[in-house]
Amino acid sequence: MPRAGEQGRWAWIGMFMAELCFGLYWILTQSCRFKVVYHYPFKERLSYRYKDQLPSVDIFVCTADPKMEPPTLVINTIFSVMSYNYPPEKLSIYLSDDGASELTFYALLEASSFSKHWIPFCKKFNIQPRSPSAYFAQQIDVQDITYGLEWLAMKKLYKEMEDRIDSVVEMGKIPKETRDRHKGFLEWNSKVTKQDHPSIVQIIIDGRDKSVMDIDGGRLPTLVYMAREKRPQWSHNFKAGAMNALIRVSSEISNAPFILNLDCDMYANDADTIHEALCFFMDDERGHEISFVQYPQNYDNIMTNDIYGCSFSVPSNIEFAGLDGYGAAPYCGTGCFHRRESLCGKTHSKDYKGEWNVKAKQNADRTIDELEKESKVLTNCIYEKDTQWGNKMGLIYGCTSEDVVTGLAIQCRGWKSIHHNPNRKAFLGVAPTTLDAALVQHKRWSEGLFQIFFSKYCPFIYGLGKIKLGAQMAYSIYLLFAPTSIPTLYYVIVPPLCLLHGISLFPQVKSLWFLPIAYVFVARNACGIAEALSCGDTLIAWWNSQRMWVFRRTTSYLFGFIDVVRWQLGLSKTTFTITTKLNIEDVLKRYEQEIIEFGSSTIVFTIIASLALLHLFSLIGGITKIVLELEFKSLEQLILQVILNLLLVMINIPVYQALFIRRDNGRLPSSILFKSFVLATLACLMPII
Ligand SMILES: O=c1ccn([C@@H]2O[C@H](COP(=O)(O)OP(=O)(O)O[C@H]3O[C@H](CO)[C@@H](O)[C@H](O)[C@H]3O)[C@@H](O)[C@H]2O)c(=O)[nH]1
Ligand SMILES: [Mn+2]
Repeated sequence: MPRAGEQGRWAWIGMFMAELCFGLYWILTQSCRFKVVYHYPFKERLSYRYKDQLPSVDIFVCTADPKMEPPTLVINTIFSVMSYNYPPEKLSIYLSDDGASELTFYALLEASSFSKHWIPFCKKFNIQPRSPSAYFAQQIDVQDITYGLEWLAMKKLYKEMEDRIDSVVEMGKIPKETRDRHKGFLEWNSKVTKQDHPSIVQIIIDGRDKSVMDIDGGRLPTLVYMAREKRPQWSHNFKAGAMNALIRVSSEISNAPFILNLDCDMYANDADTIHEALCFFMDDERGHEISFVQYPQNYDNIMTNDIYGCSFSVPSNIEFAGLDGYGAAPYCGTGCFHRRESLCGKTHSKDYKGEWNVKAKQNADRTIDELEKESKVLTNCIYEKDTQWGNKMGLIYGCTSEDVVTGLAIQCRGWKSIHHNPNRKAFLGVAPTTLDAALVQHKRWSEGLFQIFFSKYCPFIYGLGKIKLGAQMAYSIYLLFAPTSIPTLYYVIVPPLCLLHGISLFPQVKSLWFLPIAYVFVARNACGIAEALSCGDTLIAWWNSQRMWVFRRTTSYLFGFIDVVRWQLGLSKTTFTITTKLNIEDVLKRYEQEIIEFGSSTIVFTIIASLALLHLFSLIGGITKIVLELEFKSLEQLILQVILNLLLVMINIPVYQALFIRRDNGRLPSSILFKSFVLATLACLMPII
């Protein structure tokens, strides 16, 4: 430690604080590695045992914007869940459309017709996956001639439907002849905008009606379209609001005891998942205390080396399984089966037996019109006024990570949850394909999660005595993503600057203190690599994830942190930026080649580029200084800083390429080069105290 008055004393003290933060944070990360639990349900046995006693299941799909979430994507998710291997009369599928778009409604109508062909086809040949676009995208080897013929016919039928939808979406409005075909379009006769419209509920397929059949005479699942009322003066609470409206509408129509919740891009990849999830709820010993079964978020568009670190394989394979060990697997918003009662606010009590076999609502005597009319009332803005919805009932409002806070609240009411990660992935979604989208998504997450830490739901306070200490700690790993940005920023700025000025911050090679720091560095990274490899990542994917951690912590988490502080001071309101699921061809091509997409000139990229240049300048400057002044003694003192700086420069190689070499549209624009050059130079001139 530099003595009082010596240059670099305060820099050293700052480093010490940053390292202290990392150390404490590391302790938190250990909490979910003590009791990792994996489950192996025997799903085939469920039907043997319960035969026709299986409970009904409601499936909720949320969509919010026909541009960012194309209607064909949405209906592919719908097809995949309509064709689950589960008695169709026990399934009800609800689509919530926060975009209130007649295009999405139209696509759903088309889907209801096509499903009459698709469902029997899936079941007849037992195909997987049951999202048509994913299914037709895979190579198949047809030996059976009837299968081959039907495959061709089905593909043609699907393509025709897709073309019809795409052309309507392109036109942006529904042709008159189509509008006349279904009464549902009347809902769009008055002025309907995304932010301002009355409730819309349309039962497109009524599963109670035995005369509605697929082409092979099989029953069909209920299919419902819902767009809750929106008014500019009422806050709609984003996805949480949509989910709560879905809970109420479904309780009116089918009221199944179990609910599967999906984002519109997450198609079901395994046709037997319902059986599997029910095994947990219907287990004789533990079933009655289980509130939800969460499947990890997996994506079908991740490339081998996962450039944006989206696969999150270590958290979903190890950390969440570790939280499961405490009975506190987190709810992640999609791919999750809920018990309706616990989601609606019930507290778990010792004598609760788990009443899953209550007969679901039959509604035999009510017409579709009556059901629609009554459901609409439930989705009006005014309905939730002065109720516990968004607080003690349903999903919790006021936070963009509504999922995590809701899961935590459920666990604090005495329920347990399961994290289940089967070999065949249960759900596959669309991961962001540009750096900007990936960072914006993490900004929303880190912000929402940090809000929870600051609210009354802080796990250490709210969870005190209700969930295990280990679970409280493990939750905090994620809730504290945002503040980790501060020590990280310090660590990537100050040591390089000190190297440039020839100030030593780390122990010398000969010093005994060199050993612990070298040990921590090697051991920490070796563990990280071992965990990543054991979860199926490649070595390059691990390296890419290190880069993404640096990018996220210096940009997304920093902005998340700042916004939570502003929110605490009452200076800002929370917003939910939807992740786009649409891909431009040019961008997609680069994504497939694993080239990072920068492309725009936002402040995020200015920060990334400035830091990268700062690292480059410091490394070059620092080494020049060591060599020119021929002070090899100083090399001994500075070696750790040289290594750290070298690692940072290596991590930033794609940034230099995007600044200086690349010529495609995904490179960093020259305005960014200029700004970051000025900023990095200014930083280098800053005096170190
Ligand atoms: O006002 C809104 C905003 C979003 N959504 C839906 O919410 C889902 C998730 O949105 P997305 O933009 O895809 O965000 P992701 O970051 O991919 O979502 C993850 O993180 C969210 C919390 O930040 C969770 O709600 C999600 O379930 C989880 O998958 C999508 O189906 C949207 O259609 C709505 O229904 N209404
Ligand atoms: Mn998503």
